[in-house]
Amino acid sequence: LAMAYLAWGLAQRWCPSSLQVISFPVVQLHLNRTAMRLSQKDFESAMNQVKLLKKDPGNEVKLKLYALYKQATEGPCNMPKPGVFDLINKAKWDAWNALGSLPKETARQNYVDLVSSLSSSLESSSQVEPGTDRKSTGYETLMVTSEDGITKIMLNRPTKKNALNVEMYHEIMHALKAASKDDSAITVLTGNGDYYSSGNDLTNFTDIPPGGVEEKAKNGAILLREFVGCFIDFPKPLIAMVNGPAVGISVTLLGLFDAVYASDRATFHTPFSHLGQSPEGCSSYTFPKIMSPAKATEMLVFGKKLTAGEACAQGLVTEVFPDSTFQKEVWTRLKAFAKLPPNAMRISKEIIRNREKEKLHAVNAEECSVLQGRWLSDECMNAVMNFLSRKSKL
Ligand SMILES: CCCCC/C=C/CC(=O)SCCNC(=O)CCNC(=O)[C@H](O)C(C)(C)COP(=O)(O)OP(=O)(O)OC[C@H]1O[C@@H](n2cnc3c(N)ncnc32)[C@H](O)[C@@H]1OP(=O)(O)O
Repeated sequence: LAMAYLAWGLAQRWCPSSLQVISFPVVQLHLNRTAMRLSQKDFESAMNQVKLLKKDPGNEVKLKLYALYKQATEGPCNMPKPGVFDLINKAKWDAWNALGSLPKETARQNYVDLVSSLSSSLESSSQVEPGTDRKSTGYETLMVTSEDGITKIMLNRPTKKNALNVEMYHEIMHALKAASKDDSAITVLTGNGDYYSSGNDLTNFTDIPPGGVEEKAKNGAILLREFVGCFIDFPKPLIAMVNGPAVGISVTLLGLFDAVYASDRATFHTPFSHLGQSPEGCSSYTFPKIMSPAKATEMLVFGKKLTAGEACAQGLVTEVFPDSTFQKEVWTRLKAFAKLPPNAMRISKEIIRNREKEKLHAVNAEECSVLQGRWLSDECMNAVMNFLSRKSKL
């Protein structure tokens, strides 16, 4: 045990000969829009943060940290490949070499992101409540927990039916990025309270910046594109537990999940025309493929609300459970899934998703650009005003 601690301590100081390794990951990292903005100071502070971790994050994560650190400071792997029997150095070399020509700035950003996800999930600081060492605090609109190989992201504005305000969009993106790098095998999104989510928070439209409604619409489209992009690119199996009614963007995104389990209390409603808006979440592409163009039109154009049974019959939902046994049955199933070899699941998802990724990003960009225009239309503004002045509800 003393040796293990010594090794971990040395690993924190990035001494190449100290890392104890039993397995290694194939690390997949891609260019992050914010990479260029990352300062050397953030990177150094992340290095210091690693030293504060009280728990050993495991060899896989340490290898990732090692590889990112080397890439960020020295660039692509420049060491001769160690011999097959030099297991530790070979694993480290493999991890570093797997980063290929990843730019130094991106490696720095990924290092910082990884440390930040570890800090929130591994009781690194005083943020963590006693007895809940796997609970990630610091979110205003979410509850994020990780146990039994499952990271659960729970929308947590039950009094607002889990409507997605701007803060929640940002927090979901943060939680997904952290989940993509933590040691869980699968990730689950669900809602707290009686709703899964009532979709976009319509008060998002009220806070007008100095540049006016045009600037508001432009910023909204940028945020939406980045948000949906996180779902397109999410690398692990992503499962929705739809605990109650779902509206708008919380429905359209389901086409980007790998499985959707629903309570029989759930309904699925995309009233875009009623709101003077148009489809997002790649649903203009995924829904016709999933359920046929005519059925997709009924939902996306005419705003037909589906029951859980109907959504299942049309392929949007994987399986429906009685509300009384929904939580128990689905969690039992998810815990079994989470025991499957995580790398195999990732790779299988990747091979399915990769064929569609480029198309999905193009659809996302187009949908956001069309919506940017819709948000400035009288039809949309009237619908939002009607809801906010309590004149209408779905
Ligand atoms: C960055 C921008 C990206 C934009 C992406 C675009 C996405 C498109 C969409 O998502 S479209 C869908 C938009 N959603 C709606 O139109 C739903 C509006 N809400 C309702 O119609 C009803 O609230 C309800 C049917 C969901 C629930 O009705 P119920 O009577 O059961 O409950 P209340 O209305 O009393 O709701 C409780 C409080 O919650 C507030 N609330 C609920 N949903 C929203 C919402 N989407 N936006 C803002 N606020 C919402 C509601 O106002 C109540 O608040 P109060 O207690 O302060 O009165």
